[in-house]
Amino acid sequence: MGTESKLSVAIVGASGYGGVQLVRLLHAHPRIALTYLGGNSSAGRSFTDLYPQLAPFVDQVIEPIDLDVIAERAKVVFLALPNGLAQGMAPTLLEKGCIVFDLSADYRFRNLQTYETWYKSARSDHSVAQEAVYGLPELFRDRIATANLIGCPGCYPTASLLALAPLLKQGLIQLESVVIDAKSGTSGGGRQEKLHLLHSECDNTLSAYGIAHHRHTPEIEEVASTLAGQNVILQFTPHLIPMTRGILATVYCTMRDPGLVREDILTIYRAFYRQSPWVRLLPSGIYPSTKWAWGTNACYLGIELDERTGRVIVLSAIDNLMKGQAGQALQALNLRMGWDETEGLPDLSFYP
Ligand SMILES: NC(=O)C1=CN([C@@H]2O[C@H](COP(=O)(O)OP(=O)(O)OC[C@H]3O[C@@H](n4cnc5c(N)ncnc54)[C@H](OP(=O)(O)O)[C@@H]3O)[C@@H](O)[C@H]2O)C=CC1
Ligand SMILES: CC(=O)N[C@@H](CCC(=O)OP(=O)(O)O)C(=O)O
Repeated sequence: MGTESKLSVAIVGASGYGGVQLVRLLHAHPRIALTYLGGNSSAGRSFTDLYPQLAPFVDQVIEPIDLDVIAERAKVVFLALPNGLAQGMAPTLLEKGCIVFDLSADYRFRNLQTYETWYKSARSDHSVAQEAVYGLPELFRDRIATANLIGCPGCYPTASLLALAPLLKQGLIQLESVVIDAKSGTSGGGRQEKLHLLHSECDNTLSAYGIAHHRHTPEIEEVASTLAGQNVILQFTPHLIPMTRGILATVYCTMRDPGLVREDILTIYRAFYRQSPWVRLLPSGIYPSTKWAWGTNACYLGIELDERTGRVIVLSAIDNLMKGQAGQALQALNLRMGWDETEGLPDLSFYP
């Protein structure tokens, strides 16, 4: 396919972890031409100054963020920026005819009051935010296919919601019983310097954070409530674990019907995800490892039923930078453009 017939795409925040994953994926995508890479403190530097390993493939300079230039050069824009910045850019980009995929939390909430409370900042883009679609393809395929503003989910919500969705949709669990215990690698905190992410601070230790107030709680609750058709309030505890990539979410819920057996639940999951190439359901007695998902867009789900306690336990493993961020955003772009949802996305991890 010649460059002129390819889809022109811009990445804003190309220097960050999400940005570099997108560069890697989009550069190799047969239908896409990368026409703009934007950054803040990195503007003016060559992309391969920051990521020399990509030197044979990417020969572009990171440019200052200029919305006019972006809209002139690109039909599709990925915003991979810290929370709070996309809301100042997306309305203008949409007005100029771009399709916007935001990787931050700005366009993930239907109820903006929830965003304002949890992110402690006021919003002035209410009508634009109402147009946004939650970019989790397995749950909102049809809506993503026609949307111009896609709020891509956070990494913890992706792992948690894929684990929970069939149970919520089929009304199988007691809604007040949901507990999510999740562990993330350090790249989940981004590339910007942070004291607690220094090797000497976080190596050889496992610690929980954000207990009872992590900002992904209301994001998971809002989507879970949509799926269940009633209000869901749940417990979510994230942990930082000393590995670079990966999330393992272990989700516990009490079944409504004590008569169901594990094979019944597996059958329900198989039916729910039958058209979802990125969800890999594991057979009875097999539980996922984050390494299996490493570098891929896959979500591995392992399902167990504890007949003694009446709880179903779902283990969900993803790569936080792939299915939890850049890979998922590309999956959503594939859907939006009517392409195969797997196009340009790595399928198998290099583990071991
Ligand atoms: N890391 C993860 O696992 C996940 C992250 N996310 C979300 O994706 C988004 C990007 O995250 P991630 O890639 O990890 O972040 P990084 O910290 O790695 O990168 C941030 C990017 O934003 C740019 N930036 C920072 N401050 C500004 C500013 N004031 N104005 C303009 N650009 C700025 C940086 O540019 P420069 O370097 O040039 O200063 C850099 O390109 C965030 O909203 C994050 O919450 C979502 C899911 C998973
Ligand atoms: C390990 C680590 O620090 N992880 C991040 C999650 C990153 C993410 O997905 O958050 P957004 O909603 O901001 O996009 C955190 O807990 O803040």
